[in-house]
Amino acid sequence: MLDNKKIVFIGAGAMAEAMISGIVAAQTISPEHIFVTNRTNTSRLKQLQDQYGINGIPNGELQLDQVDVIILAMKPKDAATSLQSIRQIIKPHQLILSVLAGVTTSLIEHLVPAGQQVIRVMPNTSSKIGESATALAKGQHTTKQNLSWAKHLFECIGEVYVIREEQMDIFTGIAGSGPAYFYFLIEHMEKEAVKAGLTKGTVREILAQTLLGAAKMIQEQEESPAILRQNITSPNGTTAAGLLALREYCGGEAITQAVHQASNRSKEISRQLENSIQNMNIPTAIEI
Ligand SMILES: NC(=O)C1=CN([C@@H]2O[C@H](COP(=O)(O)OP(=O)(O)OC[C@H]3O[C@@H](n4cnc5c(N)ncnc54)[C@H](OP(=O)(O)O)[C@@H]3O)[C@@H](O)[C@H]2O)C=CC1
Ligand SMILES: O=C(O)[C@@H]1CCC=N1
Repeated sequence: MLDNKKIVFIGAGAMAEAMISGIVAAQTISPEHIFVTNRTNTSRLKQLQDQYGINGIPNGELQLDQVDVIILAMKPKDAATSLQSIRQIIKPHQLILSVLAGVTTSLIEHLVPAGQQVIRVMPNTSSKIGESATALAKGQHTTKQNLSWAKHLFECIGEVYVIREEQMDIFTGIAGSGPAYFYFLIEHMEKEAVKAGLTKGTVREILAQTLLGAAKMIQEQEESPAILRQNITSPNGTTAAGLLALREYCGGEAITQAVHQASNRSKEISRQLENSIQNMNIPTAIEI
């Protein structure tokens, strides 16, 4: 157990559920110590409470002073409003973890009481089955002890990488969004295989095993991805034909652009949030 700390998820969407599911399955925090709230959707809170044995608490009934760790899991556009509604009651000892794509620790530090400890986190939805690749970047006030605690928390939903804040955008581009690119690839491969007569269920199994095998090769073999690819490619064989089509249709460039654009969008989200905060005239941490 992680020191019996109590945690609350503010936001009860897909990402909060993926993390809750992984944390509960890993049994590192007892479900009674996990709270979740959202803006208005109380039936969603009941569903999470029934499914995972945690506490689904409507926004107005949440006693924030009961918890040690606040996990921000709303959309970035809702962050300012949400933080504005709780910042007067945040206690100095409470650790704030944010999974909001693109939102910097300095921006969050600006919206909460001065000196508050903030850690930016980028998990992915494979948290649900304990297989996330999660990055952590500490804010300016985060202690080593709290960074280590957060690392332990996220290790129960996969592998954790402590990186610098400025590396978060590219990490988001490859790992936060990354699963979606692989699903997109699978969707296209599945469509073609079904068209050729295999059943959808069998194709799903075949493609999952193919992806899993390739992932394990990357993990366990020393060769670079380029060499692993060349090992499959017989001269004038089937793979050579497939790869030629990928090149002809600019598959490599499409992937490069996907990562680049996702990473750029992460940077842009912070800029947009900064602008909207200026327009909302929210007083800064210094003025609280
Ligand atoms: N999905 C993913 O793969 C990943 C997502 N993230 C990040 O996770 C965050 C959540 O994403 P996701 O779960 O997909 O989003 P969802 O849209 O599924 O969920 C958003 C949740 O936030 C709640 N919410 C909105 N405003 C408030 C508020 N003021 N107070 C309390 N709760 C509020 C919503 O409540 P209600 O329904 O009642 O409006 C809803 O439960 C995003 O910031 C995203 O960048 C990070 C990594 C991966
Ligand atoms: O699409 C998004 O913005 C979030 C962040 C990473 C994955 N999903």
